[in-house]
Amino acid sequence: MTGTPGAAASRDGEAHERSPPCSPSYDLTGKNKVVTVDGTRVKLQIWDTAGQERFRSVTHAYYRDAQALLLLYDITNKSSFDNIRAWLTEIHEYAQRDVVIMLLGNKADVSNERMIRMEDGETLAREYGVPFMETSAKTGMNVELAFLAIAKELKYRAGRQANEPSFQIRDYVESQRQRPSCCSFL
Ligand SMILES: Nc1nc2c(ncn2[C@@H]2O[C@H](COP(=O)(O)OP(=O)(O)OP(=O)(O)O)[C@@H](O)[C@H]2O)c(=O)[nH]1
Repeated sequence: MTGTPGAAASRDGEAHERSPPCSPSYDLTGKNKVVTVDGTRVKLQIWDTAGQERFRSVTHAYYRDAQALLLLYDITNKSSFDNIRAWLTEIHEYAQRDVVIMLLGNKADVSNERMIRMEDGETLAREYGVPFMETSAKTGMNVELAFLAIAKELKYRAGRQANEPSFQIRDYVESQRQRPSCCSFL
C-alpha cells in the first residue's frame, strides 16, 4: 500500500492475513513473517492497510494497537509522497505513543519514472526522526532489511538489559541499506 501505514507488527504476534500479496517478487505487505534476531525468532503479524482517504477511519483500527508501522510511498508517484505528512499526523493522533515508524520509498527499481529524489525521502524522515530507505518489492532491495530492523528494535525493547548497548534503528538502517544505483541524475 503506497502512502499508508503499509505494514504493522501487532502486539499479540498471531498470524493474520488481510490482503493478497502484491505481484512483485518480494512482499512489503500482506504476509506474516518470522525474523531471526540473534538466534531469537521474532514473529511479525503484518496488516496491509488501505491507503485511500475514504478508508481512513477504518484504518485507525488497524494501527491503533500496532507496535510498528511501515509507511510506504511510491517514488514514481508524487501524491503518495505528499500524503506521508498527513499519515504521520494521523499516526501521531491514533497510534501507540512508542510505535516504531519506518519510512520507505518503494519502486526504487523504476528509475526512469522517478518523481521523488532519495534526498527528499531522507529529509522528510529526518524531520520526523524516523529511519528511511528506498526499497523495491520487485528486486527485493532492502525489503528483508526493513523487517529485520523492525524485529531488532522490538526485540531490543522487549528484553532490554541494563548493560546491553542500546540499539539505534536509524543508525542500523543507515549502515545496512543498499542504495539504488540509479539516482545520481536527479
Ligand atoms: N516495479 C515495481 N512495481 C511494484 C513495486 N511494488 C509494487 N509494484 C507494482 O505496483 C502496483 C501496485 O502494487 P500494490 O502492492 O497493489 O500497491 P498498493 O499501493 O498496495 O495498491 P492498492 O492496494 O491497490 O492501493 C502493482 O502492479 C505492483 O506489481 C516495486 O517495488 N517495483
